[in-house]
Order: sequence, then C-alpha cells, then structure tokens
Amino acid sequence: MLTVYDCIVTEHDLRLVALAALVCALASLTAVNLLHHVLRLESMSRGIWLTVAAAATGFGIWSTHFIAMLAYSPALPTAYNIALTAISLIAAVVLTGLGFGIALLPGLIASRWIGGAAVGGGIAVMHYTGMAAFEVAGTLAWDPTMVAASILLGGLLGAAAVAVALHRATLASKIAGALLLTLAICSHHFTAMGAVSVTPDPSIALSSSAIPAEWLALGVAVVSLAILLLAFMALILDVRERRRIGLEIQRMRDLTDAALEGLVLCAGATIVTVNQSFARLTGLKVEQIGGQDLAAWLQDTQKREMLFAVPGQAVETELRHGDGTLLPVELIARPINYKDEPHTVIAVRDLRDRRNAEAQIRFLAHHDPLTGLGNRASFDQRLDREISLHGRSGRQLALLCLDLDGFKDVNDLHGHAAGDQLLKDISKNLSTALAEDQMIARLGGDEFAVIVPSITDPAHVGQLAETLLKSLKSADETGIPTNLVSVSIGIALYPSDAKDRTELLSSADTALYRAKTEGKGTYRFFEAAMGAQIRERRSLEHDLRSAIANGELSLAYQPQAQVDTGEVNGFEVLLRWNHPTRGPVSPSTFIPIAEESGSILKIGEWVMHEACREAANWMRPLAIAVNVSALQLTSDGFVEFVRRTLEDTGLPPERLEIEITETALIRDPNRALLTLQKLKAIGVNLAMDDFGTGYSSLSNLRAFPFDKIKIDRSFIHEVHDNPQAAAIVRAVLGLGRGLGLPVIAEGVETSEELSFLGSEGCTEAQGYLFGRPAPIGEFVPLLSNNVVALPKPLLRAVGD
Ligand SMILES: Nc1nc2c(ncn2[C@@H]2O[C@H](COP(=O)(O)O[C@H]3[C@@H](O)[C@H](n4cnc5c(=O)[nH]c(N)nc54)O[C@@H]3COP(=O)(O)O)[C@@H](O)[C@H]2O)c(=O)[nH]1
Repeated sequence: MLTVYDCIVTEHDLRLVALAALVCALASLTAVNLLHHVLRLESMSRGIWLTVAAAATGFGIWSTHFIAMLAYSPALPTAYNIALTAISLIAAVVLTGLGFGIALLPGLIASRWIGGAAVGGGIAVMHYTGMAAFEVAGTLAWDPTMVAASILLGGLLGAAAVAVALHRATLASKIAGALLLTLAICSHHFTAMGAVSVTPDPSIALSSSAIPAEWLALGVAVVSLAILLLAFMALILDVRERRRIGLEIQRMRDLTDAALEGLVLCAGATIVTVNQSFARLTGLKVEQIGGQDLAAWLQDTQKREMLFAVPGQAVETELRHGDGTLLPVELIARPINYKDEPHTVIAVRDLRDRRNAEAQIRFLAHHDPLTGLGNRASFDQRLDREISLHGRSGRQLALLCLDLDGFKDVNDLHGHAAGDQLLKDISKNLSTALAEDQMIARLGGDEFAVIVPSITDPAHVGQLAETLLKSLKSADETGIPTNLVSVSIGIALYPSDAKDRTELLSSADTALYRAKTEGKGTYRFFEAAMGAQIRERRSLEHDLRSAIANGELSLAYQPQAQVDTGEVNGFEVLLRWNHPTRGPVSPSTFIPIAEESGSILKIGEWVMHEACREAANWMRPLAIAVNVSALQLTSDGFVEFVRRTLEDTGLPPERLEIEITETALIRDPNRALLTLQKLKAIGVNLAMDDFGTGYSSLSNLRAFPFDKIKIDRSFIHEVHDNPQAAAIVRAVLGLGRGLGLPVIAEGVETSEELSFLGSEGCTEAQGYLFGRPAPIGEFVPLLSNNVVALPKPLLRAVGD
C-alpha cells in the first residue's frame, strides 16, 4: 500500500494524476449510462450500443493509463511503441466489450460479476500491454506480488462495479457503479505502477519508431475528446430517458386517475401512492394518503391477510372513509415491480352501487315498486305464516280486501301519472292508519289487502275499516276531486269464514263485491249467504255480455203526456232483457250490473241507436227520452256518437231528450258539464232524472244546462199519505217555475195523484195511469193521430 502511495506521490505529477482520475470517472459514468441504455433496447440495436459502451470504457481505461503514464516521471527519456500502444487500446475496447456482453447475458448465473471480472481482466491486459509499449533508457523490474495484487484489484473491483451499476436503474446505483469502475481502473494502474521499478541504463537506446511522450499526449487528448463526446451522447440519452420515464409515469398516473377503480400501490403494508379514485373513496387528497399504513384504511386484519395471501383473488371488505364511515369494497391485489422493487398494487372497487342494486332487487322481490308496499308474494307469505300461527293459538285474524272505486276514471280523465301519484298518496295514508303488527300490500292495479293478525272483537275490524275509508279522504294532494275516488272494503275472518288462505281471500273478495254493489265507499263483512248472490250476479254479468248478439234485448216505450189535456208529448225508452232461461230480468237488477262491468257502454249505444231509429219513423214528431248512465256520459266520444246516430237515423236533435241522474253528474262535474254543453250545442234536450232522490241541489240545476226536471216516482206515490212528500213535490215544482224549467212527474198511477199534480201546476206526467212501458206497437194510435193518452172522464176529473 505504501509502495503504491510512494509511487503516486513521488514518481507522478499529481495534476496529471488528477486529470487521469477525472477522465477515468467520466468514462466510467458514460459506460454505466450506456450500459443501462443497452439494457432498455431491443436486441437489434443492442450490439451497436454495446460497442459504444465498450469503446467509452476502453478509451477511458486507455486514456487513464496514458495520462497517468504522462504523469509518471522516471527522470529518463521515454517513448512508446506504436503497435503495442494501438494493441493496448484495441485490447481495452475488445475485452471490456466482452465483459459487458457477458454481464448482459440473460440466464447466466452471476453474469454481472463474471462480466465485471472480465472487464477487470481487460483493464489488466490493457495496462500490461501499454507497459510493454513503454520504452525507457533503463531496465524495468517487476514485483510479482504487486502485479498479482493489481490484477486481483482490477478484477474484483471491476466485477463489483458492473454488478452494482446494473443492479438498479437508480441514480445512486449508477454513480456507485461508476465510482467502483473508476476505482478498479485507477487502483489497478497505480498498484501495477508500484510493482515496477526502473534502473537507468544509458546503453539502452529508445527505438526510432517509438512515439515520443509528447505525441502520446496528443493521442491521449484525442481519445479523451472522444470520451467527452461519448459522455455527452450518454448524457443526452440519459436526459431523454428520464424525460421518457417522467412522461411514462405521468401517463400511468393519468391512466390510473382516469380509472374508475381505486388503485393503491403498496410497499409491504405501507401505501406508496394512490390514484384519484381511491382518494375520492376516502374523501382525502392523494398526497395525504401516501406513506400511511394500509391498515388505517382496511381495518379488517383477516381480510388484509387474505388479500396478500392469494394475489388475483377478489376479497370483499370495508374501506374506512376519512370521516370514519365504512364503505363496502372489493379488493384485488397483484404483485408488481416498481422502481426495481417488489410492490403490490391493490385495485379497490366501490361496491355501494352494486349493494344498492342488490338491495333494490331484494326490495322489488317483496315490494310493489310504485307504492313501496308489500307485493302479492310477500302478502301471501305473511298470510300463510299468520294462518299457521293462528291455527295453533286459536285466535282470529282478519283480512281486508280494498278496491278503489272510480280509479279507472282518474286514469282516463287525469292521465296515468296522476293515477300513479294518487295510488302513492292513498298507500301512504292507508299505511299511516295501520298499527305496527298489521300489514298492507298492493295486490295489483287498484287492489290492496290488509292483514290484521290478531283480533279480539270483529267490531274493532269494522272501526279499522272506517278509519281506512276516512284516510282516503285526505288523499287529494294530486288535485283530483276526492269524490272521484272512494274505496270499498270486504272483510273476512279466519278461521270463522275460511279454512285456508285461498278461501279467506275468496271470502274477503265476496264481501268486497257486496260493498261495491251496495253503494261503494263502504265496507262489508263476509256472510255465508253472500257467496250464492255473488255467483248469481257474476252469472248475469256474463250472460249480459252476449245479450245484444243473442237478440235478448228489446225496448219498451212509456208515454209522457200533458197533465191538463192528456196529449202525448213523447215516450221514454226503457230497456228490457228477456233472459233465455230466467225469463224477463228487471232493469233495476241488470242495469247496475251492466254499469259495474262496463257493458252498459255497448248496451247504451244499442238503446240509443234503436230508439232514434224507431222515433225517426213515427208519423208525429214526438219526443223520445233515453236514459244515459254516468259511465256513458263520461266516456270518450259520447257526444260524437250521439251526433252520428242522429245523422244516421235522421232523427232531428230537438226530438231527442237525454235523461241523466244527478249522481251521474257528481262523479266528474267538469267533464259532465262539458259533455252536456256539447250535447246542447247539437240541439239535444236534457232532463234531470229522479230529482229529489240524490243531492237535489239547486246549484246543480243552475250549473248544468237542463231543459226539464223529472220528479222521482217515490214522491208521487206518497203525495196523499206523506205531507213531506207533497211538500217536496211542491218545492220542486216551485223550483222549476223559478228557473223557468218544465217539470215532469213520473210514476203517476192514480187520478188523485194526477189531480194533485194538476192543482200544483205540474204540466207533464208519466206513469201507469197513461200507460205501462210496452213495445211501441201497442202505441200505434198515439203515434199516428193526435190521440190523448187518457180517457176523457179522467181528464175532466183533473180539470175539475
Ligand atoms: N241507463 C239506462 N237505464 C235504464 C234503461 N232502461 C231502464 N233504465 C233504468 O232502469 C231502472 C228501472 O227501469 P224500469 O224497471 O224500466 O222502470 C221504469 C218504469 O217501468 C218505472 N215506472 C214508470 N211508471 C211507473 C209507475 O207508474 N209506477 C211504477 N211503480 N213504476 C213506474 O219507472 C222506471 C223509469 O224510471 P226513470 O228512468 O227514472 O224514469 C230505472 O232507473 C231506469 O232509468 C236504459 O236503457 N238505460
């Protein structure tokens, strides 16, 4: 060691030694950078850049050697053999190239160390060939130990230099590798120079072909310049590479930030970085999360272990949000190499939407999507459960079947959106009226059902039904008139009314049917007798559908006459049904069924058409009064149908009188008014039927464009027995006079009733006294001549 130190300090020009070390370091750094460039290349251009790297290193070793030789001053004349000097340069380039080639060989164990040792060998070959080129006026003596030490140093440090330089692509690794290579070259050189001693011998002459040391300086300068050029090239490559890596990292970051999934890069259990999506999931900024322990966000230790234990396997767990709440997430971990270090990247998928969708699907399986109430499936399940529980306990349960009355009209008149809103409001109000243990479900359309699981007294169920009926009255947030919709309720009890679910439903349904037919907006308990009645009703409903086609319907005509003269003004048309097996069925029985089932629309059209056709053929222009139900009045295209019928049959509009009950107006007053106004516009007359039985509202008489009032027959019967009935008849007649509307009394059966009406100023009447409803053939004389409908003596009695 001391010999080497002495050699450097005493035998060398230290400035040139420093220059040699600088050139050596520059060449080493260039070589390491170029080697890394080679590593990144495809095999095609690898050879070229490997040669450039070998040249940079070989030139560096050579220049270092010869600058150091210039620094060496044995105080004797020196020169250099041209051929050997050139060979030393070639040897340096070829052997370092060979060493680098070995170091980059894939699949060779310890290739970098072996390659590095070969580079060390190249340093030694260059040095000793260079020394062989050294001519001096003296003899050289070599210390074999120092020679061996120099070769060993060059080999070992060269191996370490290449291994360290190629270990990682980091700056530190590159600098460490370059320093070791510099050390390998310099330590080898100066140890080898320490091994040599020169004994002056004036007899030895320098060969004439040898290059003088000054010339060598020129050669060294040229080679050093080449190294500088290569270094500059390597620097450009390095800068470009760094920029490329920077861009690549930015692109990767942009890409990961664009990903919907959260991404977490971990070194062990420590978070290195995360993407924006993950930061969003935690509610923090990206830079706040880096450096933290993964356990801070994924608190379930077992799930964390599972995640790392099986890469690629999805693990569902919870992620802690910055505010402490837990989010359901799915994690998948994969090992990756980041900055030459093994890392783990964890993909984090937010499961909230999926969980919500799953919850939604579960909800929809058991609930009605519009109202949020239980659906039929959950209702059936609950009812079965309650029935099985009650079978054992012996207590009673109640089932209430609810059906909205007039809901179809809401949809028709106000649109389906309003219908939907109404259903939601009604559902809310019905639910609010129930106790916690009771269940309401929407079974479909406008049908609902309520289970009352435990009852001690059926009267309580009646009270509940009342509450439900009342709750509906507040369901008018949609702006739909409250009187347009009501609810009918059928109640059945288990086990008294049924032995199982199906029968219980059927019993409640039967009771519901009864509630609907007995006025709607009410409730009925199931009674055993109801079943037969309802079957009967359904059978009629069924037969009625084919009654027109089967020719079972016919029209009866009843005269309407002047009270004072008995002269016939016209006829009221009354429908008759001759059932093939039952015989004549009363209109009071089948008309409500036809209205309930909707078949009144077709039947009503048939009546109107037949009546107009018939009346159009009469010789005298008598009026024809046709009853029109509420459903017909509010049906689409009714006015157009009437206009077309008049046109088709040729009946002048003023001869047609349409009779409408007050209740038909009340269902939807606005629509009814519009229809009546249109009917009036085409010239049809309008009569308010059954006045006195319904609302008997003066405002209705004023609001709607009626031409006539018909006093209901129930008052006429009683005018002599019931002073109140007589007072009502008088009042209606007074009302008619006040409003300028003629009044017709119906159901006049006796001459006394007729006298009373005459004395009270009633001008027109209808009833058995004038003629029972009968086929038009029976009234032929009335149709052709100006014949009165009453015998003369009777009329005289009226006159008296
Ligand atoms: N929408 C339609 N409704 C119709 C049609 N045809 C009849 N009806 C309605 O059915 C109800 C019962 O009718 P009906 O059994 O025919 O009874 C009518 C007359 O027969 C009866 N009447 C007439 N005079 C007397 C009498 O002196 N005494 C007595 N006890 N009954 C008598 O009154 C009924 C006529 O009523 P009104 O229509 O109110 O004038 C009935 O409500 C009919 O409206 C139809 O085609 N469409």
